[in-house]
Formats: sequence, C-alpha cells, structure tokens
Amino acid sequence: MSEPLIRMDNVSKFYGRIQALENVSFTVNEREIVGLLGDNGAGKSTLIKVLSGAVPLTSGSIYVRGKKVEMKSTTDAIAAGIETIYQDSALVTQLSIARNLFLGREPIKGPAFLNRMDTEMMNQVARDLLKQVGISKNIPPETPIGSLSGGERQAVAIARAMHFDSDLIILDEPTNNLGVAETQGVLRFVRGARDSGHSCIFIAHNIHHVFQVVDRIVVMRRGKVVADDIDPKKTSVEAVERVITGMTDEELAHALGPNTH
Ligand SMILES: Nc1ncnc2c1ncn2[C@@H]1O[C@H](COP(=O)(O)OP(=O)(O)OP(=O)(O)O)[C@@H](O)[C@H]1O
Repeated sequence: MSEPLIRMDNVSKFYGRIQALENVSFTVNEREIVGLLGDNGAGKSTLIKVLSGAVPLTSGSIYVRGKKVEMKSTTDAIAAGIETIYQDSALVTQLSIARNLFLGREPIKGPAFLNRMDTEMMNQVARDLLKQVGISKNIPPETPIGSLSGGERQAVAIARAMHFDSDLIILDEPTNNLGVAETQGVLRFVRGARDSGHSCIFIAHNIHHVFQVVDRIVVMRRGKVVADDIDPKKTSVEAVERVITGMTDEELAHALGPNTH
C-alpha cells in the first residue's frame, strides 16, 4: 500500500506533568477528509498543534508521504504542505480579501528593491479563487474581510490554503457560530477542497456536521485514539457519541464491530 499523506507514529505530548497525548498514531490519506472527534480535553487541539508545528511533541515521529519531518515551527509545517485554519481564520479584518489571500506571501511587481505589491495580480487570483470555492455572490476582491460573513471568511481561508496548494488543510471548528446556510457553505467548500486533490482534518463539536462531510472518523479520549476507522456511512451518530463519551473496549467493539471494516 502507498504511504499515507500524513503519518503520526506513537506521538506523546506532555505539558509539564500533564500528558495531553499518549502514544497517538494517526494517519491521513491523500484526498481524504478525516473527522477528529472527542470530548473537551480529549487532546484534539494538541494533536493539531503538534502537527502544525505550534507546539513541539515530547516523543514520537511525524512522516509526510513517508519522509520523516521535524515540525519545529508553523513555518516547517507550511513548508511540508500543512495549512491550519483556526476558528477565527487568522484573517486581518481591515485588509481586503485579496490581501488576506496573500498575507505574508505577497507577489512583488517590478524591481525587487522597490518592494511594490502586485495588487492587480492579487485581485485577479482572488476573483478566480472566490469563484472556485463557490462564493456565489459577486464580491469584489477589494472588499475588506470585516464586511464578510463568518462562512465567507472561512471560505477565504480555505481558498488561501488551496491556492498555495497545501496538501493538508486542518480546519479547527470551522462551523462554530455559523448559521445553517453558512454551515452548508463551509461543508461544501471542504468537499470542494477534497475534489481538487487536497486532504483535510475536520474538527467540530457538532457531530452532525462531521457526518455530512468526512470520509473517516477518528475518536480521541483522554489523550488516546480509541477508534480510528469509523465509516460515517455505516455507523450511527449515536454509536459514535457513545465512543466519544466512553465505553469499555468490549462495549466499543460491540458498538462498532458490525458497522466498521
Ligand atoms: N498549554 C497547556 N498547558 C497545560 N495543559 C494543557 C495545555 N493545553 C492543553 N492542556 C491539557 O491537555 C489536555 C488536552 O487538551 P486539548 O486542548 O488538546 O483537548 P481538546 O480535545 O482540543 O479539547 P477542546 O475540545 O475542549 O478544545 C487537557 O487535559 C488540557 O487541559
């Protein structure tokens, strides 16, 4: 079998004496959307932070397409093709959509020493990307992010990850505080990201949102992965809820046994 896009092998993380991750093994395949579920404090954010270079792991290894990588900073993660979109989307509300898309990676026009941003090029790319992620209204790329809805902001963040061709897009609670229509929009963008060849890790407390969009569900509890191959098409929301809230190994096997492969 070919190497997965991402493989975390036996990863542990201590914050001082608190163990947030215990021998976690976790994979994401090419063109796969993985839902990461778990109760408060289960270790989801820590896993994502380790993978995106925001915090160092204590032990274990991370491989990207079979090659071992050191995630010492978020720059290392971005260089490895991993882009994380946090709840607040890390967008600058006063700046335009186009500027936000290129934040920190602005194209330069003319001689480098003049350091003049290529606004025209940024606007053109922004226009194409907005169309691609399916923002239906005709929003000009000069529009400040501050005047967009929560769902549209998420779409801009996803568009940015797609444009810079991140192999893995990590979405941490992207549907939080969004209305019904906006949530559907974000779920559509996520599917679009997969269709154009990207993989995603999708974290959401709303299990129904996860069910609508992911290919596979991984559940964490108290720093450990307790189930890593749940097929949302073959498993009920209730069964997954039981896994999240905790059952004995026997109960777990019984709940998931006939439904998973
Ligand atoms: N910076 C930190 N310092 C000390 N302990 C931490 C730190 N960050 C997280 N923890 C602890 O690590 C464990 C895992 O937390 P984490 O935030 O990864 O869980 P989570 O699954 O993302 O929870 P939530 O859904 O509430 O965000 C918890 O016991 C938490 O208290």
